[in-house]
Amino acid sequence: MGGSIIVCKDVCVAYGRQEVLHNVNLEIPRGAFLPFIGCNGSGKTTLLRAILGLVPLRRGLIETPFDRAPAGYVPQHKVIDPLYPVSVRQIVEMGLYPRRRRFRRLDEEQRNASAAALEQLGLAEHAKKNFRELSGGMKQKTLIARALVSGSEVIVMDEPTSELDEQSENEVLSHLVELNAQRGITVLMVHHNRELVERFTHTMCRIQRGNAEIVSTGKGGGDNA
Ligand SMILES: Nc1ncnc2c1ncn2[C@@H]1O[C@H](COP(=O)(O)OP(=O)(O)OP(=O)(O)O)[C@@H](O)[C@H]1O
Repeated sequence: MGGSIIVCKDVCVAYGRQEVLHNVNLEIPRGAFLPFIGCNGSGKTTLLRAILGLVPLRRGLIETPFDRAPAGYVPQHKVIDPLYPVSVRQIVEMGLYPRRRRFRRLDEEQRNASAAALEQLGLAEHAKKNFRELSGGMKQKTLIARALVSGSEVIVMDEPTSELDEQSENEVLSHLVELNAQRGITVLMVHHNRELVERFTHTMCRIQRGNAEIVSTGKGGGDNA
């Protein structure tokens, strides 16, 4: 795939008779920091889920590296509301599953990675708490920490900061930009606040009228896609 890590070719996705994405052709460069922007209902989440292989394509093809290593996925936190008590630390450690031998205890490196992610997101003191007892913002941070420990080369997030206060949102976005710049991790995320993301990058994936294209706004912080 050359310099591209994900390639969409003539992708069409529909729910029943409603065609949400028509003939999307997209090449996402390796190492991109790429917010998905567009109005409500334009198909941002659908495209993200299609890239993850979570919704079937009516036509077309999406090439990804996820058969070798799954993406670190941060869903909208409402998607996860465990019936059984699961601690914040246990949720974060789930991110290690792809690298962990079944039923084996975590090794020291894995325990350190989990502790570092909890620390980075300011969750260390809440590690033993029950996930379902957390506030919305803390749940989001827990799911971001889970994606960080996964060691994936692509992190995919659906509105990862929608319930964070302004300071936490800036911190989390800065952290993701840093991760992208230092480790070359490709970051894809649906985000509603275009003005805010423009402070971090000037390259975005715009979704409108069923099509998607990578656009440059010509301003902002990053220069990585
Ligand atoms: N599981 C589903 N079944 C049927 N229709 C769906 C489903 N998921 C999404 N849709 C429809 O597909 C369209 C695109 O939805 P999608 O959630 O991808 O948009 P979005 O751009 O992420 O929206 P928002 O900004 O409001 O989160 C909408 O009209 C929505 O109603």
